[in-house]
Amino acid sequence: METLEFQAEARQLLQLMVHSIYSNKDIFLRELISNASDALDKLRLAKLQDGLEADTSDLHIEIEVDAEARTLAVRDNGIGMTRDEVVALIGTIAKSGTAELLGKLKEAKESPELIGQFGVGFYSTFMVADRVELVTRKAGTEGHGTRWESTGEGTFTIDEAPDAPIGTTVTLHLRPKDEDDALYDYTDEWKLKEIVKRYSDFISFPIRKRSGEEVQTLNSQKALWARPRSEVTDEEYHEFYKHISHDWTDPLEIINMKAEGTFEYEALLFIPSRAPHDLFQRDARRGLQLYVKRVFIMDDSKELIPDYLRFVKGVVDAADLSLNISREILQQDRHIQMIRRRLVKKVLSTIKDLQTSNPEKYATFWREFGRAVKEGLLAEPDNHKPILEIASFATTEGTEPTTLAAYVERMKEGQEEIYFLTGESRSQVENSPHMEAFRAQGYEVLILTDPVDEIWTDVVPDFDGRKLRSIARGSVDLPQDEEKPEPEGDFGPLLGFLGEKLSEQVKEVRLSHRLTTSAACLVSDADDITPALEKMYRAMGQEGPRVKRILELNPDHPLVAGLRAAHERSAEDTSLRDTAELLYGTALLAEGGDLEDPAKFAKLLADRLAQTV
Ligand SMILES: Nc1ncnc2c1ncn2[C@@H]1O[C@H](COP(=O)(O)OP(=O)(O)OP(=O)(O)O)[C@@H](O)[C@H]1O
Repeated sequence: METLEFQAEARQLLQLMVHSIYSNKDIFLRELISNASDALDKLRLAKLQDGLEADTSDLHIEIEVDAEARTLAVRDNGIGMTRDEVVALIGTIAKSGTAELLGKLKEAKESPELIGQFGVGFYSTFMVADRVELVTRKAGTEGHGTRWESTGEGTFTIDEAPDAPIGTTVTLHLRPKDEDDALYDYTDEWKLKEIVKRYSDFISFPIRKRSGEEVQTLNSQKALWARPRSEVTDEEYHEFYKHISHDWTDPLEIINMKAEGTFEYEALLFIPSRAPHDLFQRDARRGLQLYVKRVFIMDDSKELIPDYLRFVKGVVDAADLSLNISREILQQDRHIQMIRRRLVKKVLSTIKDLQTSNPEKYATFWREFGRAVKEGLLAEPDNHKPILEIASFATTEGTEPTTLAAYVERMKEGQEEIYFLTGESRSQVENSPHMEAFRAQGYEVLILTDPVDEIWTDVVPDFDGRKLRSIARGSVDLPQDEEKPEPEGDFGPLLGFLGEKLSEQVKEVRLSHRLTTSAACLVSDADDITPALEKMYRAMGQEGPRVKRILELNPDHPLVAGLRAAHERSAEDTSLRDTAELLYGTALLAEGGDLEDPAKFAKLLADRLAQTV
């Protein structure tokens, strides 16, 4: 027998379980049954697809209790595990983001449901047991099986189990009943029936309970997606969702689909109510479960749902696919592509309906998943419209996000385009000099601060025929500008002078229509990429030529007016050149940009300040 240590993260998670912070302890059984059901699926598939020799004639899960010894065992005749698999799968947590999540869990004593985001699986047994044994033998292996045992306190033992049958048995040595602590008597028949009915009724294998000679099946095994919606309770849907998603929180929305005709399929999809912690991690699990005529074929079928809707969970049951279908074939299958298009359409239209039927749910949805959904604007040009219709954006009008349709409703008379400004934060965008004239004249501007906003705004030209217009690009002709008087004095020579002095930094210097209080700002040419996008490309290793921008001056500002006068008096004045540099640097800083040579700028500024004290 060997004694081994749990990996550090696993140890911490076990600690949380042993001192159980989660009040709903009943779910340990759901987790065990879920694992057993997965193991049965795996065995069936190994036989079907890889030709493993195994007896799959009576795949089932069995629960056995001994009230006197206070033990509860959950047994399956599924795939089982080798010794090394037991050590690797049960002794460690291989999920990304574990350490980070554990940190959050510790802080959030008040919100134990956070743990649900993580899915503690097997470890949840330590909420109700002070000792857990697992005996397993892998299908298709010769020789003995493996016995694993632990009290959940730092170490576990591993031993040989000579006569273990194929499959896995997990035996819990139950803690004493303590109903004040939501710790029930899990040897009680009614309690077990209630839990199985509530959480695991839809499991497609029989869950049997054995007491002495008597054996009864506790679950109906009915595929939820095949039952009419009116016959299924929300609670049943929710438990099914938790089974397939490993989330512990109820979903936000349930979507049923059924297609008949040449290609039949049924789908049951869920939109979670919270983004998983790994929504933006590339290696996170995604995709839907694929069934063929009620038979589970594979998890995580990415082919069924595009990446930008990766948070959608659920099942697709297609009638006409081969049971042997492989991932490679899936990728090219015409029917699968058709299903995928229909699912996308349905998910997008469901969210659109929420906007009017349940604005609160819609707001939750967008807050949690909006950032991911916007990636769809890059991936699916055909779906620009439906995606933009369900999007909302922060705006200069109030603190609540707005849809584009609502923005268009509010547009001022004469306004043709939808104005937006991208940046790193709301305050940076709101205080940007580009905003000045728009604010002064009461134009609403959308505030876009997600990194993906920089990219999609570059490729999506309009919404419903209204051009999407960055107020930091191109020239601005606000409808009311015509009334503005021409600036006094001739700025031509000054603009020419500055253009020459700053030719390294900018491609043009011109007068501005967008400034009211700042002296200067930088804008991009309508066809050029923005500095933020340039920076992003560079971060991804794509070097391109630096794109020069345009310096715009506010002729009404005393600094600019003074500069014009000084230039008129003496065009040779060397300090004018420094002022030009300062003007450019300040404009760059005001929009949150990075100075190329901060030390030089600081020196110029200090010298200039020294002259004023
Ligand atoms: N009854 C079982 N038969 C075979 N393998 C099992 C069994 N129970 C657990 N395992 C293996 O151990 C792994 C870890 O199980 P655990 O319950 O901790 O997490 P999980 O089911 O992978 O995910 P989650 O934590 O989200 O529930 C499983 O992925 C599976 O490979």
